[in-house]
Amino acid sequence: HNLTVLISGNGSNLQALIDACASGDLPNTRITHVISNRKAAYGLERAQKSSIPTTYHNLVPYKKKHAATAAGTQKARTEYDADLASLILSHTPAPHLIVCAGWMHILTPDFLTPISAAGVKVINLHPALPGEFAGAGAIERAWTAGREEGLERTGVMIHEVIAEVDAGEAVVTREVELREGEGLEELEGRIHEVEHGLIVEGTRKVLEGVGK
Ligand SMILES: N[C@@H]1O[C@H](COP(=O)(O)O)[C@@H](O)[C@H]1O
Repeated sequence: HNLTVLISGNGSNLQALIDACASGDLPNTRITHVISNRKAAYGLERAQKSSIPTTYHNLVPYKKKHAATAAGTQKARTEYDADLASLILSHTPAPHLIVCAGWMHILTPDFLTPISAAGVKVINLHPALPGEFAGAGAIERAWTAGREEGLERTGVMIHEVIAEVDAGEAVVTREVELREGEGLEELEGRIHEVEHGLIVEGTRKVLEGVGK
């Protein structure tokens, strides 16, 4: 199976996938393309160190192109997303699955429609449980709810990507308890540990269903 991985930052979850492909934890699977929307993403270096082709897909030229037009931002995102879909599908070998691993850009139907028409699934890693803390800053919001509202646990999920942010059907989930007096950085560390295992488990589960 071929994976395309979308990233925006450090890439520790991408690294977990790279290591799982190498160890056989993800059997018969290889990452054939890594795409970032941020040039400085360290994840791009991780991919290059593993000889994986990389692409930096920059939104700025799209924004500049449409800056003078009404709804320019919307037009820019529409074109950006449509081009992202075609650069993924025109890459050889084509992917069986797209994994969003710390990808911080909301994917619109301009991306999702051509991708699903090509029969390719898209999954995303999100550091919260289904229906909770959708969007950015999920770990910190759960930490604050633990301190202020007595929330006892948060979690991590791998879910299918639909147009509504962090709302697609969950593939795998894992609860993470909130500990009294724990600092935010400690909680982030524990959540990242869980993420690195769950992204491999979720990817494996979806790939087991691919081609059946
Ligand atoms: N969306 C969130 O961004 C972080 C990315 O980490 P990394 O994989 O780039 O290290 C992860 O915590 C992920 O859940």
